[in-house]
Amino acid sequence: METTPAGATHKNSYGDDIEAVVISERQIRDRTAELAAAVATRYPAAEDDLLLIGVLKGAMMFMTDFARALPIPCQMEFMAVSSYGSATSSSGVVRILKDLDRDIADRDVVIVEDIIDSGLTLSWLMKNLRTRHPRSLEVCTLLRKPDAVRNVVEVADVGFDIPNEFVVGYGLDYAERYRDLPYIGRLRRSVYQD
Ligand SMILES: O=P(O)(O)OC[C@H]1O[C@H](OP(=O)(O)OP(=O)(O)O)[C@H](O)[C@@H]1O
Ligand code: HPA
Ligand SMILES: [Mg+2]
Repeated sequence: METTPAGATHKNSYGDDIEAVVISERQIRDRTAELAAAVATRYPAAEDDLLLIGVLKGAMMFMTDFARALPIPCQMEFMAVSSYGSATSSSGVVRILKDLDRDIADRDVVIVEDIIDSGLTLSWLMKNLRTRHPRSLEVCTLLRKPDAVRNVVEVADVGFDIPNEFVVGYGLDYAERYRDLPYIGRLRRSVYQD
């Protein structure tokens, strides 16, 4: 993984809040293409377009890049859920802020996530979506942290396994900031600890 200090060329008003680049723009782009190709091979003769469900807000950047890289037709739906608020650890309570606009019964569905950390959001979401009877349901996540194994078993595709550090950028926030960074960076501890 790259450890280049970030902030020199992008978003200088974030100052030195970002300690290091954990995953660069180029690594994200290359891996997204690999993930999209891998997912597409599992739906060679699908009757309907694949249905991607992006989990807002964190997955917004990955969802749009992933959909563009996917070599088969797909449709996009979004759900907004939140369990972190402005904390750096999960509250454990998942709230739906925006539900799907349509029925997913009998559809091949791929949940597109930015990160699986404790795994609580995803295990809750999988249970919730299964009650709506999709034909198939799988998960593609850009990032995964080690704690995820305690709560989630069925993840089909993972972009990067990363250490247990709080990261931001490329959709991921701390207190709603840093989502606009084009790479994943490690947030300086002094930004979120006294
Ligand atoms: O595996 P977990 O510990 O549950 O954490 C992962 C979830 O937490 C983040 O969402 P958050 O609740 O911060 O909402 P956001 O996407 O709007 O930032 C992230 O986007 C994932 O959805
Ligand atoms: O490391 C993280 N960064 C930002 N949001 C998150 N949500 C879960 N883990 C993280
Ligand atoms: Mg968040």
